Amino acid sequence: MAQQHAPSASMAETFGRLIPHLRPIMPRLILGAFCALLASVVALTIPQVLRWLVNTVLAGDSVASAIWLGVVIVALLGAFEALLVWLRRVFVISPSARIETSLRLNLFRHLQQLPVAFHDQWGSGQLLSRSMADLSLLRRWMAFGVIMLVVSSLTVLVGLAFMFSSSWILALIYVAGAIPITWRAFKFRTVFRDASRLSQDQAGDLATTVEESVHGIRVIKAFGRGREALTGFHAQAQKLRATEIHKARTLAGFLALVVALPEVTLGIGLFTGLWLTATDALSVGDLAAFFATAAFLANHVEGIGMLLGMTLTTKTALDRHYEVLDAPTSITDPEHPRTPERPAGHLELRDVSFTYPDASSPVVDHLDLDIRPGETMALVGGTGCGKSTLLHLIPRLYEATGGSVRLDGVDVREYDVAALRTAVAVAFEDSILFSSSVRDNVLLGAQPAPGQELDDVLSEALHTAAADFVHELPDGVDTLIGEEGLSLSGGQRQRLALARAIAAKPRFLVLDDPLSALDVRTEEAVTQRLRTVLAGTSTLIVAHRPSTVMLADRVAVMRDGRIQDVGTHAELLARNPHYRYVISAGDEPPSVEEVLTEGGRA
Ligand SMILES: Nc1ncnc2c1ncn2[C@@H]1O[C@H](COP(=O)(O)OP(=O)(O)OP(=O)(O)O)[C@@H](O)[C@H]1O
Repeated sequence: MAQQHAPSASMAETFGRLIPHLRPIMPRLILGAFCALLASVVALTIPQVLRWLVNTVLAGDSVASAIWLGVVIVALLGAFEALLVWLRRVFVISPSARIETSLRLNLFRHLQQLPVAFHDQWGSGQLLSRSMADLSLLRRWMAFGVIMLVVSSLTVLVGLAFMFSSSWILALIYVAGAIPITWRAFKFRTVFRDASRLSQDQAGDLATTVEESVHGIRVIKAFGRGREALTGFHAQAQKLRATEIHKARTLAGFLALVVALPEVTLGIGLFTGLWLTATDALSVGDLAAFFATAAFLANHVEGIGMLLGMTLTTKTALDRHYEVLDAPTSITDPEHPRTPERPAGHLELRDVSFTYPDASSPVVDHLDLDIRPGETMALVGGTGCGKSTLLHLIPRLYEATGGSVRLDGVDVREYDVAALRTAVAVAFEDSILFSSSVRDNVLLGAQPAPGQELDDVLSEALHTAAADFVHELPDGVDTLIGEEGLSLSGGQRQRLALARAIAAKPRFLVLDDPLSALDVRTEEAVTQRLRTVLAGTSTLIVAHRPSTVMLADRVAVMRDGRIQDVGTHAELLARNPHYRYVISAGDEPPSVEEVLTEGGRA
């Protein structure tokens, strides 16, 4: 699956977009940062106590009481620091988890609104990793990373002030070590950011592979392709591993400099400090305080390096998040939605065309079709001629790229999208069921008539779709089905999907070959019951078999993206050779040349 990359935004742009989400929790974040900063300042005062203690002891004034006082002060400062660290966690953990949840909700809401064409182009693992792992990274950065980055930077500044107060010469030597680090940080930033982006994208692709192979485990096993699947997965996992190692090496290289340079400058400082002490230019207490402060700062300087890495990883996670969020929801409600004056289920397709975004030629090509109120129209055509695509245009799952789809005289683009999808119910060719009860699956879009109970809608829909088998399931209609529940056969799933469309009681019913997985007897039962249900509902039903066509008042023959002919089954059988061919009911078997020609067209 092609990676979706927006042009890389700057740090300010990416993190700036978080501000509206941060605003409500800002007071708690500031309190958290204040506690963290205070904890660092408290820790920084310990070397100052040390300075006083060393100078007092060396001066020989009331040594015992000075030691006791020093110990008590250091212990109290330590306890206070621990309390502040605990308070920081209390203040920031819950709001950052709240932001993570709210961003996740936003993303999920947006994913629901994005057109089907978007989902055709994105791997499920990419969306999974963007809504899970990337947002967890953000939470950790907000709860810890950003606060500690600010606090560590301020701590280093305050520490430097203390160091300058002890000895400006030693402090200058220490600061000189920061120049190569700053220079190196610029290169590190680009390399690490690119490596982070690559590893997050590769993790998303790996998740897609896991999802696909779990989903298709039966096919993999049945064709004995387990080894190949493993080889493919192994190659992808190795790529990710190599990227992770490259990322870790880049960080380690930078951290080595961040750790080593202050140590080297400290060594030079120690030499200089001892010389200054020996020449009485610096007191022993000042020297001790300087080095205790420098030792304390070493952790923070190293921490800044780590936190810089964390910030860059979070930035790429946020960029990935915004790439999905910025994908346009092209199928939206009009400013002034219209409702039809006489909602009767009259569908008109006028000069309708549709081309898939990544295709060069149209699948639906200047197509015209009229389905009268209450009429059942069968749509018949060779495989791949565009029948399913055409069905998707009615509830605006795909947007027609030309012409107009009108329901009850109103263009579908002028409807409120939710209202349109309530008026049009679809049973797709592949019957998707959710991990939920039979009841919830069937009543997904149920519209009970005034005074009607949902349970009545449920049993009526189940009966019509000949799905009464659900009453034999362990918990009847409350049995959990789908991925986390009971597995159903293809025919059983198809009947539940059909029941779901029937329970929605739409003005216009769209059925994509709804009986293909049923045995002859069940198909007969469903056909009979559907006839009654379809009597008053306008329906467009894709059919491959004469038995399904029997449900229809008229049949439309689709070929090369257009409606080639419309008539009753008998009329078309009599006059249309292509119809005879696709419905497999021709009285003359097609010649080899005809079959080859038709096969080539289809
Ligand atoms: N998401 C997509 N992106 C690009 N092309 C697509 C997409 N879905 C389908 N197509 C192409 O559009 C054409 C029509 O597909 P469609 O599923 O509408 O045919 P169909 O008539 O319903 O076929 P069948 O009877 O086999 O179900 C095919 O050539 C198919 O490859």
